[in-house]
Amino acid sequence: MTGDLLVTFNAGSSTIKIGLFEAGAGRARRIARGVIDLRRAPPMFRLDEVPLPFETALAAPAEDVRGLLAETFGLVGQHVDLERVRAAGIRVVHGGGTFTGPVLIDDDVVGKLDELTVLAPLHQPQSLRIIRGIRHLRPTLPLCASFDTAFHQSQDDIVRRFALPRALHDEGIRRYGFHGLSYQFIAGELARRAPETAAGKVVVAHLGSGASLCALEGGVSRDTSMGFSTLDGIPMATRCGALDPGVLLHLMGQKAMPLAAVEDLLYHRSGLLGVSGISPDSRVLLDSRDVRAEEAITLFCFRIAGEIARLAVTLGGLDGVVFTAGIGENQPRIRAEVCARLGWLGLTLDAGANAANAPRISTEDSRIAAYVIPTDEEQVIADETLAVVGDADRGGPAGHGLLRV
Ligand SMILES: Nc1ncnc2c1ncn2[C@@H]1O[C@H](COP(=O)(O)OP(=O)(O)O)[C@@H](O)[C@H]1O
Ligand SMILES: CC(=O)OP(=O)(O)O
Ligand SMILES: [Mg+2]
Repeated sequence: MTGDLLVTFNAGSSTIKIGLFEAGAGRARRIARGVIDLRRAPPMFRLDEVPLPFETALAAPAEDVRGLLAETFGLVGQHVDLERVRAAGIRVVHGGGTFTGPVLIDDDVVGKLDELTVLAPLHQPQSLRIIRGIRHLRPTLPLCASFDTAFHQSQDDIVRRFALPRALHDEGIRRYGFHGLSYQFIAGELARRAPETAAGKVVVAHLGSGASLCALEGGVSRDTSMGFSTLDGIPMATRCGALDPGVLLHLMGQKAMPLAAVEDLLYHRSGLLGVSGISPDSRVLLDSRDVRAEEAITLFCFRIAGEIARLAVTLGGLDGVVFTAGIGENQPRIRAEVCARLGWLGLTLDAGANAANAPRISTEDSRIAAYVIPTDEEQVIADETLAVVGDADRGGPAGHGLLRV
């Protein structure tokens, strides 16, 4: 290796999270945490976990990703010698049936990622803008892609199948699942913190702006709530979650709604925002006395608990539940309401531990253990980038992810 630093990019629906890591032996070690917040105007950049954390406005508008990256590189470069950066890694939400693990990005990979944009219209274009921006700013820097979908390769065919004609399944219309980098991180953390539970049947609830659940057996994905797209499963900040397809037929047929308007409705105007009519942010809703805010939160919790019960059927039992991401890590009231609905399954919450966001939030005698574990998708990206670049250095294949179409 010529440099000893790695930089990671995690493009979510409203932020670009940036990680700086030292490339140690085997595992990358985080040395800084940055976030570009695109919800603010002008976009704001914040750098934390450095000796002098700071926040500053960026001049480039949210749409100008290349400009935002150039400014951010300049700001980070004042704190860290960016000549030390050996490689970059980026989260890509959809790998389709093409990418089953991390890969080094070249023109061919960019082309294949572009083709998958139709499957993740909210996320894939932003990842591609970042990829093109980095390749423009640092043309010789090795850049790796880590996929949200890859972790779910272990699921049975029956779990991934829709009850549609076989030809559609064969052309790729099937359940993929997302948030895999987060689930991979949680599986590793749970194995360290509670190895007995981790060896058993566990449901992880990744509750952020995008939200999904994953059924793990011995740390391996068996089922998940998101399917073909990032709309499926439980309601989210602005996405609807699972919906009777007859509603779509009605909207587009009887109400003659154009496709773009339906897409905007389902991705941007539904979920917590749609039901409450107030905000997509759970903090605002939990602080509100408006009955519509309460109804949105109740529906969110009801659907999460229902999905946990469904995933317990896939697993044939349930030993543990893990809450993670913005809401899962920080919202005791939502965890309490979900767990209360699972009481009959044998989950008893420790109210004090839950209020304190403690690592274990179930009582000693609860049959099902419940945990709060902060996720770190960037750590997984950094570790995968290190592995891919290390393989390439040794003259091996640049990533092991491009297996089949
Ligand atoms: N410190 C916090 N306290 C309470 N809620 C939080 C906190 N941080 C984030 N959240 C909630 O988490 C959600 C965003 O989660 P996050 O994982 O940051 O989303 P994403 O990465 O998908 O944009 C918001 O609804 C917000 O209400
Ligand atoms: C897959 C997905 O929904 O991602 P995010 O939560 O980052 O929006
Ligand atoms: Mg996220």
